[in-house]
Amino acid sequence: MSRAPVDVLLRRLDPDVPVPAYGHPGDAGTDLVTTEAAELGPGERAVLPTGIAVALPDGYAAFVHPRSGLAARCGVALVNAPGTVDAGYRGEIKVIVVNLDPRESVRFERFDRIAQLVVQQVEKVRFHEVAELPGSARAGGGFGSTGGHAAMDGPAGGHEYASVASDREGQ
Ligand SMILES: O=c1ccn([C@H]2C[C@H](O)[C@@H](COP(=O)(O)OP(=O)(O)OP(=O)(O)O)O2)c(=O)[nH]1
Ligand SMILES: [Mg+2]
Repeated sequence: MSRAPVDVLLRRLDPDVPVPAYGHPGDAGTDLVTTEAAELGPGERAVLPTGIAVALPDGYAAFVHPRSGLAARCGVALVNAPGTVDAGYRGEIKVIVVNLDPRESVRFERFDRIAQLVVQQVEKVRFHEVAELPGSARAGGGFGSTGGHAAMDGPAGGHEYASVASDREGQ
């Protein structure tokens, strides 16, 4: 059984901007549009306005995620993915897009969908400083400790480019 939706107050800063809505039942994110047209050359970035502001309930945050279609088709990413919208933030939600395509420009028209907003519950923590942390199976292992990429193993790996080969070999 699905839980009841969480009520979020929303202000439209542009009278014509659509209220974000889920595309399908079960979707995690609601699409965000840009209210300004923009053209980004290869490697260029821009902070685009979405025309909406929200008041999230305490204990929640919203995360600005990329759209996979834009990423796959045009090489558009979010510089700070995922962007974090704090519960206390009342300003306009903005999206920091970057065109990662090395050759092609990308153009956004007003009301093009540029990102998606995922609202989640977030925990508040209290930090307790200690001299030693409890042990664990992973301990300090990370950054490829379970089977690194050839490029991370240095010249002895035989490649000067990033490769996923050594991960594949482990399968
Ligand atoms: O993609 C994003 C990320 C952030 N924000 C807004 C909401 C968020 O609550 C506020 C601050 O974001 P963040 O804490 O990531 O930025 P900061 O550089 O640490 O700014 P600040 O010093 O204001 O916290 O900016 C957006 O509109 N879009
Ligand atoms: Mg901050």
